[in-house]
Amino acid sequence: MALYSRVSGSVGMITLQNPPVNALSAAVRQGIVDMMHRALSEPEVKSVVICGQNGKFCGGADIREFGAKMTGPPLVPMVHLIEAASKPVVAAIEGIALGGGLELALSCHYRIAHSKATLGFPEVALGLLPGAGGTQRLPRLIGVPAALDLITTGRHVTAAEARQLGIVDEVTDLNAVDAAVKFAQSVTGKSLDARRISTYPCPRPPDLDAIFERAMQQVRRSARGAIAPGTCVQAVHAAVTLPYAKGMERERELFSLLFTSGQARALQYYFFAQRAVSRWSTANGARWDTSKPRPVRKAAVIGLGTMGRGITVSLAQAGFSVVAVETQEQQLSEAKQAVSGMLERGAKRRGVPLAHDKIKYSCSVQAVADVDLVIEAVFEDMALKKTVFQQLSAICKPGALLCTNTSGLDIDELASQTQSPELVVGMHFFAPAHVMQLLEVVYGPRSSPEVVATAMQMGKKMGKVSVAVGNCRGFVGNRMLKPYLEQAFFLLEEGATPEQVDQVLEEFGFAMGVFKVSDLSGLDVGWKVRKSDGLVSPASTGTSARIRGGSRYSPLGDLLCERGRFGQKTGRGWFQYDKPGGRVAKPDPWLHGFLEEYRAQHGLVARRIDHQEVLERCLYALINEGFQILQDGIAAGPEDIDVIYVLGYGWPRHRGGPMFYAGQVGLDKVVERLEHYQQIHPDVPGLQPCSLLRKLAASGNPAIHKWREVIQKPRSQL
Ligand SMILES: CC(C)(COP(=O)(O)OP(=O)(O)OC[C@H]1O[C@@H](n2cnc3c(N)ncnc32)[C@H](O)[C@@H]1OP(=O)(O)O)[C@@H](O)C(=O)NCCC(=O)NCCSC(=O)/C=C/CCCCCCCCCCCCC(=O)O
Repeated sequence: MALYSRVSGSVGMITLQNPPVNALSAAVRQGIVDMMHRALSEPEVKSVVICGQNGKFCGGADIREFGAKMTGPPLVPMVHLIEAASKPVVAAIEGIALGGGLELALSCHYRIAHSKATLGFPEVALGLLPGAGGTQRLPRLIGVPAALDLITTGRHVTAAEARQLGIVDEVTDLNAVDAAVKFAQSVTGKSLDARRISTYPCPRPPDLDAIFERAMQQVRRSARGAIAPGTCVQAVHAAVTLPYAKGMERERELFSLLFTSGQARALQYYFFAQRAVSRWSTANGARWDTSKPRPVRKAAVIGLGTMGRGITVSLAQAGFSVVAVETQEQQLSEAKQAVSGMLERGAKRRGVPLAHDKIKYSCSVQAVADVDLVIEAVFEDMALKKTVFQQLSAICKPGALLCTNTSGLDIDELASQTQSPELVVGMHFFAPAHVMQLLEVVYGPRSSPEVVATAMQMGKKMGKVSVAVGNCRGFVGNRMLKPYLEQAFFLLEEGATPEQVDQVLEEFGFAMGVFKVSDLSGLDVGWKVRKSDGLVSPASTGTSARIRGGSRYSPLGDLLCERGRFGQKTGRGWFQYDKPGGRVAKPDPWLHGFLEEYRAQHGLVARRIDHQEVLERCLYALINEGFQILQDGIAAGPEDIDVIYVLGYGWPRHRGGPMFYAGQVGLDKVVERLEHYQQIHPDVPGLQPCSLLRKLAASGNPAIHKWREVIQKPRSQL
């Protein structure tokens, strides 16, 4: 709702009240309309200030209302009422003015912002455009290029930048509401003719066509199939080519197109999913709201390879004191240099002070004796990690958390090496650890709830999105990667090429297809794991070469590794590169010949494989594993899996995540297609729909927010 009060006798004050961000719900919109009428009708009131409660102007339209039938006064007439007012209306912008909140401010005649406020049009990230006049007013106010930048990227600007751009009239370090009241008094009685942005002509720079052409190219390059950015460009184009009223009609038409799209639904689902994962729960009943994190001031990182360096930087930038340990002098000094460089670049980019003095380097693991939390980041080798955990258990002070950055090894086995297994938890960072936003917090059966809470909170302090997951091989992300990769290998055996598979996945929206990713991360990584699992057979011919444990196995990756083709680092992998370390993947005729030879050797006849089969086999096998993970209680809900896949594995955000995508395709359809492929390839693993997927499909494709009810039922009946 909105509160009305009178300040200093002549200023009517409208205060938006809808915690936590004063979103423009139906009640708030109704309140604004009613209070505007009241302020305009009271003769003593000479000017109006609009502000938000609790230091937040407005976070925009209430996204929670988007799924339901719209009630209350619409936004567009509301902003027109404000702009058309006969008394000056001043927006007092504290905290945030985002989306519809900024549109509300632009309909006011003046805008006063606090210096710490941020402003922006983030609608594009929700699959929308600023649909309450934002695309028509902003270019009129700040020009086409700047408006295109803000609207198509959704980036937030500081109050200082907003002032520079001309979005706000004044910036204050003092109380912005008081400043707005004073300002409102000072403009009482002045003509408002020049203050109504909708009446401004839209600037037409001479190179207008080139500007729009460039903007379109830019969004096509970065949007990877997302429709909102290009539609935003079209809406701004209407501001230049049409009179305001017609431009508004066009904005409405384009907004409706986006609003009803699957992409908008996916992006809005993802917005809430990313927040839902902080309300974590574990399979044994620990929960975010009943588990108190422990205080952590000093942390340590053991092992300063690529991951350890990134983790050290993340910790230091978040303000933790860090002890960084690498046992070899030479490697320690190299790591120190690399970490310093990363900190310097980070400080420059983010305009924050350097955090060098937060880090102490040491060659001795004894240096971690007084820390509150250790993150082990040594090589992915169970024997080595076990030794480290035995040492840590003996050295660390009582109560210190012992965390591992393993990407898939058994947390419980590591915990069993220590005297306090309840203090052990996985903190699986993604490379580069100081850049990637995702953190999988892996709890074992013995991890204490407080330890999980502490690791989750540490992630948040480092600016990560932390997702709590159970302990199993590969946890959530890497476990789902396995069937996805396997299907891609089988498709090559059956007649596809790496470039064909990658093209299909990239058209779907992945930044890189599965084979390019494999080349980037190194084929030897998976080879090492398969070797330690006893899957890599020395004899690579005969029928046994393609069978493991009674199931179909593709040794293609192993064969490439045997030939020294480890991907980008060796200049050859599934693709060829101009040099070792090269980045540009080119199809490799050698590989095509090799695949032909391989098929001939194993009596396989290449067939034409279409786009649909590539997509369905790769994605549905991955999705099926996601359902198995839910069934096993490794992830608490589909949101956890979706956030992991979007933030850690490049799943296109506008498709919501693999579980959301499955729901959009239709779970019955996913089951039907998996069964279809399973019938054709009965010995290929990963194609048999798991029982939870079947059950949900059979219960009539419930909406994704209802899945938890079905998932939890079997457990409550135990
Ligand atoms: C920066 C933030 C605001 C705050 O960040 P932070 O402090 O970190 O806190 P969070 O954890 O993110 O958030 C705290 C809780 O607040 C919830 N929240 C945040 N913003 C909103 C919101 N806008 N609505 C609802 N709830 C919100 C959040 O979920 C958290 O709660 P919980 O933990 O999930 O419980 C940050 O939150 C942020 O960035 N928020 C998003 C801001 C944003 O994107 N704003 C833009 C919203 S879209 C908009 O404004 C659109 C305007 C145009 C509307 C035009 C209407 C035209 C009507 C025409 C209708 C046509 C229909 C067509 C159909 C047809 O034709 O048929």
